Amino acid sequence: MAGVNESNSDSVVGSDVLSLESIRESLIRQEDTIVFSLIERSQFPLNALAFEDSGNSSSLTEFFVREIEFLQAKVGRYENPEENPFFLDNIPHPVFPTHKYPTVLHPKALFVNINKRIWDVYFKELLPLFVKPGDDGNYPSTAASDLACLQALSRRIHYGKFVAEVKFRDAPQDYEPAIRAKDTEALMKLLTFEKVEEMVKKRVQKKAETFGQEVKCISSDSGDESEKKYKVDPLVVSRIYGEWLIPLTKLVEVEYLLRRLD
Ligand SMILES: C=C(O[C@@H]1C=C(C(=O)O)C=C[C@H]1O)C(=O)O
Repeated sequence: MAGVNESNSDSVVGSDVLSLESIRESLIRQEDTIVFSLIERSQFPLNALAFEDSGNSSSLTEFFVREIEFLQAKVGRYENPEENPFFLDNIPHPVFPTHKYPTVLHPKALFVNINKRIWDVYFKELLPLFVKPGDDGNYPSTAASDLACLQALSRRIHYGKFVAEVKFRDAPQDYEPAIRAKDTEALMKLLTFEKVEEMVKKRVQKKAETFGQEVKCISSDSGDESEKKYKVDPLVVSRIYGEWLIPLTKLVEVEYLLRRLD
């Protein structure tokens, strides 16, 4: 994969120098994907029957995600350390020769995976905030939209591993004592930048306003701000970041750091 300066890719994995700045640029780019994926999903109602557990058999959505992940693993998706599967305990080998991704992450901390938590949070807490209640039976399209959201959210949240690696490399003397003491509170304090978080929340609100406004082809009238309609409430997007995505990213950072000296 090309480095961040050589292409439009939002990946940092291939870049020679890993910096907090380049990682943050990637996170900013990923906001576009996330906001768009939420907007796409919001065209369908909740459609809970597609994803609710029906006793011992898996839901349509779970079946769909498992099958797609299996296929994507075969074309090498999970060779990329930015990608983390939801269900694969045994990831099938890629069928084609794969790119050799440079080793950036610490091998013993590389496998942090909180997708189980992300799955539960997404279906139980996030979805009801930005889709209408109800059921239109359109389960296959809904499941495809859910997968797009889940993969975008998971990628963003697990980027915490790269963030943590860079922060550790920049100041090992600060992090090592807290890691050895398994002091999660101290780690959380060290890795938190409140100003950056505030900026992220404001920016995603703006992106949701921009990407999700109803575009009408009417004369030159620029429209009354108060009449603007949005596909997904921009404040909800900001809240999703502030209450879930940022805290989960920081959780991944802490989980990674706790294993960084193993
Ligand atoms: C990801 C980072 O770590 C923390 C998490 C942030 C986020 O999830 O957006 C922002 C700032 C930090 O508090 C970072 O420093 O960029």
